[in-house]
Parts: sequence; structure tokens; C-alpha cells
Amino acid sequence: MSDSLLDVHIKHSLQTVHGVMPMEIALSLAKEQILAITGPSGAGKTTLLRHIAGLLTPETGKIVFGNELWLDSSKQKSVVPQLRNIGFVFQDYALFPHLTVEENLLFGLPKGSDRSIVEDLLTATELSNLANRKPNQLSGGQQQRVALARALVRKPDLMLLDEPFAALDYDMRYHLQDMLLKFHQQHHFTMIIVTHDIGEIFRLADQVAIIENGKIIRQGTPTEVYAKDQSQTGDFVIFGEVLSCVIQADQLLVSALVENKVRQLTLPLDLASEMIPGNTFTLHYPMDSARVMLIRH
Ligand SMILES: Nc1ncnc2c1ncn2[C@@H]1O[C@H](COP(=O)(O)OP(=O)(O)OP(=O)(O)O)[C@@H](O)[C@H]1O
Repeated sequence: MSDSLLDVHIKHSLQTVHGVMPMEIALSLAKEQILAITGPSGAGKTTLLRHIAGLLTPETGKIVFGNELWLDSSKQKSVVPQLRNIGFVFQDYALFPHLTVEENLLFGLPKGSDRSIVEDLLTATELSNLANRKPNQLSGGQQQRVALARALVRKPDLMLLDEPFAALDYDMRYHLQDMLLKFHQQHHFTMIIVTHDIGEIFRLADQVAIIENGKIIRQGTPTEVYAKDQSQTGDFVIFGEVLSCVIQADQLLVSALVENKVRQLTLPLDLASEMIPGNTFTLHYPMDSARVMLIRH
């Protein structure tokens, strides 16, 4: 018997613009652990979440969650997504535009359940005053709080989050990371989060897996995978060399060589003048702030 809560073994042919790319993933996660999945665009991160959620069926595979068998291709067994008790949060919020905030939450509530959880979640996500608004009357951060609350309404055992905070600015991202950590402590779910942000990985994740070309190429604690140094306060420091840098959604998407590997970093815009290809950098990720700092030598 394995000690893990979630065991995933899948093989699937990804159809990419360059032809077929075989995806082959094996991962295990202990109860209440937080796993961050990261890696370049097109590596298969979203596809992996969709397989775990049951929205896709792999060519071959087995997925076990606790004592439930969710998928076993050798027995042609696949449990439908609605019966997997998963909370899903996407980058683009995916709210129902014609429903109010409260109705969006009520929609996710199983029939006959106690409606008080909706009130509780509206309070916890600081949305009570906005309960009667439609999504298009909300900011990005508010919409993502609705999406988080809606995912929690069913009291999921497993939360899958696909770049949930990528479109938000740094302060809002920090606020929602904090909220997510509080929910994690209260509701005790297990969680997989796809993110490109190393700061987010350090703050949230127990484990990080890097996926490239459909395979996990590296897995470990964030410190094992990224950091050369961890201070006594728990802060992280990484060293790197800039390969490329583009501005997207008021942030810098930096490709850098960190520990001899190419990594993607999301950084605040005010570091733009330093993130020039060829420059080396030292970044400090304080645990008590979302604000990554560049250390000047
Ligand atoms: N159902 C599917 N069957 C086969 N291939 C798929 C399927 N869905 C997506 N793909 C392909 O798999 C590859 C990986 O896509 P995926 O969206 O998982 O990447 P990703 O790592 O999440 O990228 P990004 O960071 O850009 O979101 C893409 O080339 C995509 O076209």
C-alpha cells in the first residue's frame, strides 16, 4: 500500500504543432500536500490537470485518490468529473456571466446541501457586499475570489488551480495567495497549482514538479529544485542570468538560466531595466511579502 493520497500514472499522445508528443506522467501526492506544476508553454501542464479532473481520458493510465479508483484504463473504468469531488480554478475565472456572485456560488452547491456555506465563503473572500453583482461589474481580483469561493462550495478533497493568479498584479496576487493558504489550513484539501511564478511556488508549495515535453524532468521541494540559499527567516535567494524578457499583462516574463537550467520567472515591471539578456541577477523572495527584490552587489 502506498502512503500517498493521489497516485497518477498516465500516457497520452499530445497533438502539438510539431506533431505528436508522447505524454508520460507518474506522480504521487500525500494528503493535504501542495504541489506546484511548472514548465514551458505547451509542456502539458493543463492537460495533466484535465486528466486528473476526468475532463480527458488518457490512452492508458490509472488514477487513484484515497480509496477511490478514478481511472483504470485496463478495466475501461473512468469516474465522471462530477463524482471526483474536485474544485477547479482557471486563470480566466470561468464564471457564469449572467449569474450574480451569489448565484455563481449557489450553482456549485450540491442539491439539498446547507446553503450557509455560501454565506461563509462570501464573508471569507470579502465578497458579501458584492454578492448581487454580475462578474462584469467586478475587478479581476474580485472575479478570481468568486472563482475560488465557487470551487470551495462543494468542500473538495482536491483543488486544481491552473495559473489562477497570473492575470493579477503583484499585491492582489499576494492577497489571494494568502487567502488560498488560509483556506487550505481550514478545509484541509490537497492541491495542485500550475504556476510560472517562482515566488508563488516558494510561498505555497511543498513540492514542485517541472514538466517539459510531456514528462516530469525534475521534482522536489522548492529549495531542492531552485534555491541555492535559504536564510534563517525562510526567505529564498536565487541567482540567474537573463536569457530573454518580455512584458505581458503589466509584468515581466523572464526566461533565465538558474542553476544551469532554463526557468521562467514572472517579475514586477519595475525590474525591467535590470532584466536585460546577458545580465546576471540575485533575487530575494521574502516569505512575508509578495514583493520579490533584486539584490544589487
Ligand atoms: N485533448 C488533447 N489531446 C491531445 N493533445 C492535446 C489535447 N489538449 C491539448 N493538447 C496539446 O498538448 C500540448 C500541451 O498543451 P497544454 O495546454 O497542456 O500545455 P501547457 O503546459 O498547459 O501550456 P501553457 O503554459 O501555455 O498553458 C499542446 O501542444 C496542445 O495542443
